[in-house]
Amino acid sequence: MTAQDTRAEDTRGRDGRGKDIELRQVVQRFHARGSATGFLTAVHETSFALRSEPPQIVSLVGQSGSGKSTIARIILGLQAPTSGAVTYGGKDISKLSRAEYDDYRRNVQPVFQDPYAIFNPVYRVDRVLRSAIRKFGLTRSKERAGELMEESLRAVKLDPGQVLGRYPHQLSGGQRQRIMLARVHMLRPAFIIADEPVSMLDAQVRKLFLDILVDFRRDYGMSTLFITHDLSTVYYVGGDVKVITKGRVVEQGPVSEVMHTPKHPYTQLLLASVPQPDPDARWTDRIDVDQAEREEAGPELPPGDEALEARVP
Ligand SMILES: Nc1ncnc2c1ncn2[C@@H]1O[C@H](COP(=O)(O)OP(=O)(O)OP(=O)(O)O)[C@@H](O)[C@H]1O
Repeated sequence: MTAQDTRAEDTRGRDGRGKDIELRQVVQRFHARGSATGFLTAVHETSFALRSEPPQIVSLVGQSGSGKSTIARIILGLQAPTSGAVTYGGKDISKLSRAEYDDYRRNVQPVFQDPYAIFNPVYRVDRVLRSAIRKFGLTRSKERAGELMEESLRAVKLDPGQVLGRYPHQLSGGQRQRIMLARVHMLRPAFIIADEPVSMLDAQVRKLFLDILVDFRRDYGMSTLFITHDLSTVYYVGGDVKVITKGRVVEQGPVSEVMHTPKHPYTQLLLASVPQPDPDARWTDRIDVDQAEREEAGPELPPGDEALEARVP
């Protein structure tokens, strides 16, 4: 191992700490045919911070179409907001220097819902790990790269002998998703942006995955933005939660508080829609978001909401 390799490895888990991600008045509009205004506001003037110290898990929960993935894409720099900004260490991410942007890319790692889309089906899964080592300059030693890969696979409870050398279709969804976590483990970013990471996994693998996220926070100080529509997983990971509907965060706070004493009618309806194990208890059929919001805010909706209005049941 060269001195340079040692430096690259040594800075893992340290270089992004102390810098926060902040959304400042972020707005995202999309063109929408059929709406009165011609556009749809997917995210309304949203501001919140993700802190790296102390590391935290923040859940963003809301039903389909509420704007969660749009926020994830904006944080990851995959999409520029219509107005407002995302800052990292106080600087607008669209104005970072090359070196600062590299630091951001390294310290803000995504995990998406469908890992299959990330893997190239014609390459062995090893490539996802090897390319991260190369891209972020963890080591130039082939031997050390092998060690890093094995170490990280074990950290996410995968047997290197069983997964290395295989093609994506030869692994289960849970194994593929954990390979993405192994990649995160290798890079030790300050932040994980996890967009519906467990919604395609069965209950047992889901628990395993969530336990790993919690361990990453405790053992390596990684903060996670955990995006989900499923309140039971929010409850499981703990930390803080932000409830989002129609592109607005309507309630936020510690998970236990929001779950036990939900204040916003939308949060109350989300909670009421969690399936009950009691066969005699009825599961709320539909979430009437509009009714909930009328109770909270009166009939007026800000301009630009018509299209969203139209598509929420
Ligand atoms: N590129 C786009 N062009 C037009 N409309 C878009 C685009 N991306 C998202 N939208 C719309 O913005 C709104 C928010 O979408 P988004 O994907 O952020 O929601 P979500 O909460 O992540 O939902 P899901 O959980 O189903 O992915 C939706 O009405 C969606 O149709």
